[in-house]
Amino acid sequence: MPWLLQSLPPNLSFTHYYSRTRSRPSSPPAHNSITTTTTTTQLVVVAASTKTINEDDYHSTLRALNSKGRFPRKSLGQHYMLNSSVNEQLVDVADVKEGDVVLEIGPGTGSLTSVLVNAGATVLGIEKDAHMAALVRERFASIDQVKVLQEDFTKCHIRSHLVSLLECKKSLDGESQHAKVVSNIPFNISTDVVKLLLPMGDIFSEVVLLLQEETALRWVESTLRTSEYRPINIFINFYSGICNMKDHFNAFWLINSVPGVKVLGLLCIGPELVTGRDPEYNFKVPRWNFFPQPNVDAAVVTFRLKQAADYPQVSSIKSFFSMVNSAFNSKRKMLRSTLQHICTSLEIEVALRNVGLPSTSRPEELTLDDFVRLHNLITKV
Ligand SMILES: C[S@@+](CC[C@H](N)C(=O)[O-])C[C@H]1O[C@@H](n2cnc3c(N)ncnc32)[C@H](O)[C@@H]1O
Repeated sequence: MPWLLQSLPPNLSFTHYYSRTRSRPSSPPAHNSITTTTTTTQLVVVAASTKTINEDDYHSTLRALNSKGRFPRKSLGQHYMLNSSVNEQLVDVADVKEGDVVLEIGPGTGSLTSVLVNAGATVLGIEKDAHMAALVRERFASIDQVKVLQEDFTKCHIRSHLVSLLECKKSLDGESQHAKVVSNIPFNISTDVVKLLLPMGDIFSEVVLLLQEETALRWVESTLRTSEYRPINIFINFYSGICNMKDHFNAFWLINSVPGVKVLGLLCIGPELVTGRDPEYNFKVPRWNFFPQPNVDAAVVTFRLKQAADYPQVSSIKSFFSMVNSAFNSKRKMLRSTLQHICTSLEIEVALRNVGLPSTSRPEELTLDDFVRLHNLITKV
């Protein structure tokens, strides 16, 4: 039974849709052929030009799912990556090297896991779906570098899992290191994932995620006075975005000091403040790279995590974010009215003027830095 293939719409290289009936696909389709079925079909696939998707990637994904009698579950955001070159780019963006420890949320069939392992990483996979966890465990059974836990990432004790893995690596290699996160996550847990991971700069150096493109743009591009500017932007900028002090050697020159003797001169301009653009939008991943195809495109974003010493100086992080959330709860209202549970509106006006802002400011007019200064002034009152 049950793969029903239809001819490819001219503008699509790969697409699919779910039918309303309930049974499972048992064998993968051959590209560009038409198979019909007499039984009811859960999954209807419209396939497939090989212009953009490698046939092996496509078939191996379907084979893996069929081996467990699985069909993708929407509730788990199961849109599997069909394009191994996207997985390779993800791993490149994270600069995964021999000996790195990588957390992968939702390994699914293990296609990204395999690229991570080939790059020399030790991978901890956290997979919620018991069948997919079993599948990926079997796939990498002979490889010590891969450990898979069947857990819901949003509920698991990720810190303790990682700390013990990093300690174990340290006792073997004698070196302490930070782990990285490289994952194609279900779009519906993106905010939870970012909120959990970004404050863990003591464990992770960078987090590279495949996100819904719209979310990626909102988190990367949002600016003051736009409707996309939210507490999550303040949160992301609080915990990620690294400033490096680097010595920069900017010019060489040759001096003819003594006739016939050339001296190589070096002009040292540094140290210089180099600020990486964070979070960084790396590249777009069109929807047809996934199986089943989602209704939206995706994009890869990198977050470089700060160490606690580099966080903005606030007296209490908890009270800082509670203030930011209160400010945005009534986005259209002025701060002098929304923050009155902290101090009087007169005190808020004075604090805003001290920060260099009008006393009538609304939350979307404040940068992270402004919020930090405002917080420190009004919580001192
Ligand atoms: C978008 S798919 C990606 C699968 C695979 N990494 C790939 O690139 O093909 C998301 C994966 O996350 C798993 N998943 C969904 N919710 C999860 C959660 N809360 N915790 C851990 N894994 C989850 C799904 O079962 C699925 O395997």
